[in-house]
Amino acid sequence: MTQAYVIGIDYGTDSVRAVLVDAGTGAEVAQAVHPYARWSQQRYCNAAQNQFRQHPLDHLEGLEATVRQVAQKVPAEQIVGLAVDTTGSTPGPVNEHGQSLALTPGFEENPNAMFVLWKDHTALAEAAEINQKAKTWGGTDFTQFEGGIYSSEWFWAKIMHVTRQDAAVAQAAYSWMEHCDWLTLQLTGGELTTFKRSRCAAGHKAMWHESWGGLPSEDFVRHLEPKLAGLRERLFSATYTADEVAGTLSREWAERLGLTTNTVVAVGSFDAHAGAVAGEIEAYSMVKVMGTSTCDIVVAPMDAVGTKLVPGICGQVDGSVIPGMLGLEAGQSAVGDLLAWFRQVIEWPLRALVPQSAVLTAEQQQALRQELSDRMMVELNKAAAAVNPDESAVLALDWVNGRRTPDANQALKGALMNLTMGTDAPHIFRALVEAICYGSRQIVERFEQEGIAIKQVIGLGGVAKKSAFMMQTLADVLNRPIKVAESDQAPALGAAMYAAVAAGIHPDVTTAQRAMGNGFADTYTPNPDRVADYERRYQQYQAFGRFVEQNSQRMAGQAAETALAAQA
Ligand SMILES: Nc1ncnc2c1ncn2[C@@H]1O[C@H](COP(=O)(O)OP(=O)(O)O)[C@@H](O)[C@H]1O
Ligand SMILES: O=C(CO)[C@@H](O)[C@@H](O)COP(=O)(O)O
Repeated sequence: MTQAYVIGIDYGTDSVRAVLVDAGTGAEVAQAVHPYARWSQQRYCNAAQNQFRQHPLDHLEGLEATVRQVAQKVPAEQIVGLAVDTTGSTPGPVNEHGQSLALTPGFEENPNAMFVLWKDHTALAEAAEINQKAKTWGGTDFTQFEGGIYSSEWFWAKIMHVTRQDAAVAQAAYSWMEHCDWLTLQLTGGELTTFKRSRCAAGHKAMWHESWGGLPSEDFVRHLEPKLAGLRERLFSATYTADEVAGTLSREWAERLGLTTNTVVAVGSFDAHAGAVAGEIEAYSMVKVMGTSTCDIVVAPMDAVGTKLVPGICGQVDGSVIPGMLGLEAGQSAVGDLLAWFRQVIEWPLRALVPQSAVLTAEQQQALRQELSDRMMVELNKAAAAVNPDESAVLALDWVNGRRTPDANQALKGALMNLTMGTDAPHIFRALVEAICYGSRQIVERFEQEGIAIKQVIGLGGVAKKSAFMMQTLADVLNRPIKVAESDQAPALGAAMYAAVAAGIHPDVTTAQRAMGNGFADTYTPNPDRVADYERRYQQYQAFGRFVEQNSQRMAGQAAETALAAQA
């Protein structure tokens, strides 16, 4: 057989990465990373309001830069397939040709016309409304395969919110697309009406299910928001798994990327699901894709789960990870992001005071900021690992982006307790890492309580690769060994595996995993001396969580009553 290569393109929160791999063996030939230019300046975002929007030009520029760079390593005709994975739910409004509204005249600078990033929580009220209406409207509860609680991170809540907020966007939006679908449509240049939308995205985030013929009924959608009447027809009814062919590269994109129009483009998927494939997921493994957030992906045989619904997770979908198996997703909204938030907090003097320094030149200021910023995360890991656990009782809740699972409540906030005059930055960092691990344990326990055994845990993603301290703590808290995948770009490798199946190199995803898997780099085993202490602290974390949740609900209720009284 002639040599064949595939490209996996992974759109993360901050950057896009492309990997070129041997389609037979998965050996990496080249990789390229491109941080999003506008996003890195946080344009179109307002963190205080939890508004996080991404401009499609960031994505298209990154596509061209990364793919061109890796593609030049081998002859273009040997690159037989490519696939895109993205974050999600990250939907954006499009016109009747499937073009993002932010790329059409008049909407170029309008955040509502852009992609509403997964971690945008401006749709909290709409998510609450969806949950309330799903349970009371008198028809099918369309949230049932999505853990029974719809999240403000997801498709319909975001569409409702933007539609209510922005009449011009609502009027111009012919349809809406998940980011992974939009990019795949750009690459293939197909028609919106016949385009193959992602099963993974639709099933986990858009309440798509075969049993009710696709998306929630028109009656329900209209009941949610009359302004959405008719949209369902302009969305989609069929969905496709990520091993299927979406099309071939359009002439325009073949030229822009330095490829040929014979290159097969697979159906899009989410980053975590593609990552789980590269992490060699199999029945009853949990793959933890640990980056900005964490997604916990589990697969199980369809007939073993049957009609069982797992409450409080981010959905259970036929074929969302491996076609023919049930894909289940859970996760935490802030993992790397929680640590990044803390870093931001303690770097305040670097941003605010160092530039005013009377003793350092401008060049020295810049060099100092750079040096400390580069070392900060690594040094915090080291210092936190060295903290004597008996010395610090600091306890944290990891909910700075809300709680994704178990039982989504994105309105929740993070918290710290047991601070003393002796508490320093490594103590707090250690408490944040522990909180992430306790949150993870709650998720594992939820699966097991609901009859989905977790037989092994696999970690991958930036945090799993960079923080040995986090991974050891996780092994101790879960009291289970954790294998860490070798690949530094696991979601991109998983997308490449999907592309290889779509291009006909491998017959199915499981065969592609076996042939193209890069294996595992490390295994963290639980330290028996730490397990009992973490067990005790886990109980404290849970009690702290219950306290904060109950009190934040009580305070929100009081605030609502005060607002009503003021209006009266
Ligand atoms: N040494 C480290 N220890 C823990 N977390 C880290 C470290 N270095 C970077 N991170 C976190 O990794 C996250 C990025 O992970 P990555 O998998 O690369 O990104 P993405 O979420 O875009 O897929 C950031 O949130 C950052 O805070
Ligand atoms: O929620 C999903 C997928 O369902 C992720 O796309 C989302 O958490 C973002 O992932 P990253 O943290 O950027 O890796």
